[in-house]
Amino acid sequence: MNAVEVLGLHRSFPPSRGGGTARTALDGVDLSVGEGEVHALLGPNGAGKTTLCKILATVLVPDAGTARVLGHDVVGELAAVRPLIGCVFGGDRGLYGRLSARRNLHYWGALYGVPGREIRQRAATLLERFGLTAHADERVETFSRGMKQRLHLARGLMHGPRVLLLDEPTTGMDPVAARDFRTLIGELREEGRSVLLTTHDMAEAEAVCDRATLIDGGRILRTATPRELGSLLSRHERIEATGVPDELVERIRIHPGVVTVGAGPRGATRIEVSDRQALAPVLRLLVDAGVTELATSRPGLEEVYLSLIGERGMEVVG
Ligand SMILES: Nc1ncnc2c1ncn2[C@@H]1O[C@H](COP(=O)(O)OP(=O)(O)OP(=O)(O)O)[C@@H](O)[C@H]1O
Repeated sequence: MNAVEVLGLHRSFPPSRGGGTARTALDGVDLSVGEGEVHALLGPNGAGKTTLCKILATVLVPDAGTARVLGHDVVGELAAVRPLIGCVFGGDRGLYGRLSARRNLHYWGALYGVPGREIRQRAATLLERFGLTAHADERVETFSRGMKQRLHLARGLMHGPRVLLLDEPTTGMDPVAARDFRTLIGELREEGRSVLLTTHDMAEAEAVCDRATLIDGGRILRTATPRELGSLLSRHERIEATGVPDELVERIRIHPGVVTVGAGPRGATRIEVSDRQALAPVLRLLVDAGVTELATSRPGLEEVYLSLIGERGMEVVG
């Protein structure tokens, strides 16, 4: 059984009162997240990520198609689905600014029917886990964005859900907190929980996920491991070399197996070769010419994403 199973999901929003046309947020989406899997959903603004999370979180109903969480239908079996999922939607919604962090967690625990004795213990453990113990009894409205985000995560874990839906969970976090977040995702995986995580951050997806799904305009483009996505873009090897003499650039350009030669980052020359066999002779040419700053690599998830989604991917902001 999958943690999440989505088939043919459609959802549109009617035009606003001021006019305009209906917006299709999801246009026949299929997606599965295995038990214990960390799955990233990557896409630019308006791709449909939040709409999908909201349907899985049972707060929005699809127009067509089905969505199941651990085998339970999100529309027909609400009562079964809700305790299984923990949602972190970010922003200010769902946190009570006038209450302390601890009280927010107590409230949420009670709402989810966590036994009274356990509520205090769990809240204290989560506050510690998210580095909020020192501020546990301060009003949440005084918290920074990053602290609120960590409290959101703690809240999402209060009732021990088996499936976590995290919508842009690191938005607003500083880099240290974002790194801790990666550790947290690893821990959740070890605990056997499943995670569906939406993000704009390719490095984050690549670092934490088992598989990533690219979504754009309400349609799924690809689902694959970060590594597979990389090799989809190019089966080529890439060399980046600094200080390559011009005449050597020209010789390399016409060398068998070399596909492209262009500008790389920070003044480097970027050479793409079509297979590993072409790699060694080109590297030898460079080394023989005294080039010492050399790196070989394969394309990362970010390049795949940009190539599939195109320039619009660049508009994405956190
Ligand atoms: N309540 C709503 N009313 C009208 N249109 C909506 C509503 N919610 C979403 N949409 C539209 O549906 C599309 C998908 O939006 P959605 O929020 O799911 O995208 P997203 O991938 O989460 O983007 P972002 O990263 O900006 O949150 C967008 O065109 C959006 O304008």
